[in-house]
Amino acid sequence: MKVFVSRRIPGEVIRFMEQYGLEVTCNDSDERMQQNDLIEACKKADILFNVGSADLDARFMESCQHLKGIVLTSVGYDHIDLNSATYYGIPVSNTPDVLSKSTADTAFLLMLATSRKAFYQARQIEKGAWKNNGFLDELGIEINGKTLGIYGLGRIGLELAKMAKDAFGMKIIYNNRSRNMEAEQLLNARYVDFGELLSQSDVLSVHSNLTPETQYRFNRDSFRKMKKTSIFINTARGKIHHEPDLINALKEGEIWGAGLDVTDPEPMLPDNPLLQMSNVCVLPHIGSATIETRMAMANVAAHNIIAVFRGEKMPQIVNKEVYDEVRPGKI
Ligand SMILES: NC(=O)c1ccc[n+]([C@@H]2O[C@H](COP(=O)([O-])OP(=O)(O)OC[C@H]3O[C@@H](n4cnc5c(N)ncnc54)[C@H](O)[C@@H]3O)[C@@H](O)[C@H]2O)c1
Repeated sequence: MKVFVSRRIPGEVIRFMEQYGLEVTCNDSDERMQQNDLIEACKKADILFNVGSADLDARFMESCQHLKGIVLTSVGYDHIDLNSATYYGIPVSNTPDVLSKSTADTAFLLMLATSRKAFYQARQIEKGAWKNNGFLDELGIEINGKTLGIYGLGRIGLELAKMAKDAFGMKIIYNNRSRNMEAEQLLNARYVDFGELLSQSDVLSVHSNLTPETQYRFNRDSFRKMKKTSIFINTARGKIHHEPDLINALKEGEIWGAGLDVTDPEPMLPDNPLLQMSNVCVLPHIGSATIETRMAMANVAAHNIIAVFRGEKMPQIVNKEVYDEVRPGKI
């Protein structure tokens, strides 16, 4: 069985798959592949190891309907046309859990960095403008003991809540599709409706999936309902906030600052006004980019590939219906 890997991965992960008799071909570049090139490369493959998780739409699924599996190296799958994959009988897997801690760390890093204007201060030093501020100019704010609001308290949100409570004694409020009893019992987290999440959070961190319901959930209206002293953090997906509205909210002082690991579009354009603001910290979608986590993600993906090779169900399947006897579109 032939596996095509869309971006460079560690040699040991390739060797691990080869041990099972899989024939692995790897794109040599570290750049994300364009869809046409990916379709071409997949013509000779049975399984796509979609590293860096390029967007895969209905056209891709139709062109590559011979694939026996697509393994993603991300937990989010909003960029994959799952209905089409299911229609053509292609199982798709993701990499949940193993990246929760490192992504929560990234949210925490952005929370602290934004609250102290750390990226801006570092940029000033690089420009030769070393200045430690007096009583008025470019001061930060403290997050100790303040209220952290979490939108989407799933795996990553819970990790962040634990850290914020342990390290900074933050009070946790959250809004989620359902109550998270673990967080309520462990952390005294309080479930609130969306309006209260906006009005009560000192730091509001987004950890929901991107869905039609969550797209642009944070927009002009929501930013207006937030505290003027609040910090908005998004490490989930750039389209969950409306970026022009976020820029306005920061310019108008409707919120105090923002920390983003995800933007809309990605990559962020270099002339984006957010990059000039002292109260904004932006990272290039590196939530899970640690040696340990990337290795763990590659291993999870490799195990899903081996499951396909053995004719077993993928352990981290996201379109379970693909294994149903009668699946959507194939009645
Ligand atoms: N920045 C990065 O590199 C990076 C890394 C990993 C994950 N992510 C993103 O983080 C997201 C969360 O990952 P996770 O593993 O915690 O997922 P998860 O499924 O465990 O948690 C998502 C939570 O969002 C909630 N949710 C969904 N729709 C909602 C809505 N309309 N209102 C309120 N809550 C809603 C769900 O109930 C769930 O509890 C992923 O979907 C992915 O997009 C980003």
